[in-house]
Amino acid sequence: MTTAAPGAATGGPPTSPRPALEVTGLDVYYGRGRGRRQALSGVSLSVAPGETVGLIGETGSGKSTLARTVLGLVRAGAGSVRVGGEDVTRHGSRRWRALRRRGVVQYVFQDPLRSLDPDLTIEDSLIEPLLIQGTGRAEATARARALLDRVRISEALLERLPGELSGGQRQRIAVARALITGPELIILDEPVSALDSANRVQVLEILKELRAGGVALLLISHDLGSVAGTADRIAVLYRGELVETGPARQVVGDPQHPYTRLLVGSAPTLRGASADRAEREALRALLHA
Ligand SMILES: Nc1ncnc2c1ncn2[C@@H]1O[C@H](COP(=O)(O)OP(=O)(O)OP(=O)(O)O)[C@@H](O)[C@H]1O
Repeated sequence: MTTAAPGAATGGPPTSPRPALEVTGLDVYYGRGRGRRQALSGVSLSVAPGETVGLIGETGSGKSTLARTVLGLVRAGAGSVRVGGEDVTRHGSRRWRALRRRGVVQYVFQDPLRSLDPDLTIEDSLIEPLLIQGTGRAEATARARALLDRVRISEALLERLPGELSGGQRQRIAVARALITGPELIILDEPVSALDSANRVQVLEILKELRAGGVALLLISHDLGSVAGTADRIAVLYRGELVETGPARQVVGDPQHPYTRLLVGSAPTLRGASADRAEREALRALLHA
């Protein structure tokens, strides 16, 4: 079993060049026999330490399937998944439990109430992953408090329940909870789509700052406009296949695939790049041909 990259657990700079996530030639199927449907086909994607990759695609394109396969919740039909250098493709539930307990990979949901137990105070929610690892309560509490600045949360909120916070505060706590084990990789599934624009900007700013700590982020969204300014690279998923991957600026400024061109043209926040209506219709016709 490969150990975590030096520095990753402490939030210090990464010293290892190997990817935090490396997906190679991934095929995923749902169902059996005649009902078998392919959800992902030949997907290859890597995320380096300290890098943010935006995974963009419309509903049903396979974004959650990719996330769930990386997290060991869905089996790969072919290809491989390496998390923190460890090949997890054929891990059974026992090895996944051990990996989850080590906190190498964390997941943040669109709805922060799903990441937080409604009956636990914010402090107890934050320290829970550390207590599970066997860290003492005093040290876990100190580590939780040390994280609060990074997610712009005041200590005064620690005694509250999740239901007593705003949606934006809850999502920042969910990010802090994901960070507390010093993960190499955090997968965030539509982390800002349920937030108003002020909270959206704040959460995206916090995610940008995490890069400096060396954590790798896979930022899943249906909305290219909301992640284009945060991601270093963009990967575009269309009908289960990655049709375009590149530096965010290049994908937004010079999209190659018709679907990416449609996404860029339809994003109101990517003004300047916005295609006119006739062009969008022509691209849609091309995609459905
Ligand atoms: N448990 C399942 N059983 C069968 N088919 C599934 C299952 N989960 C997803 N699918 C199918 O796999 C394809 C990809 O779904 P997936 O949920 O990964 O898409 P998505 O891009 O995350 O969509 P959304 O943005 O709506 O969450 C879809 O056709 C979906 O219907």
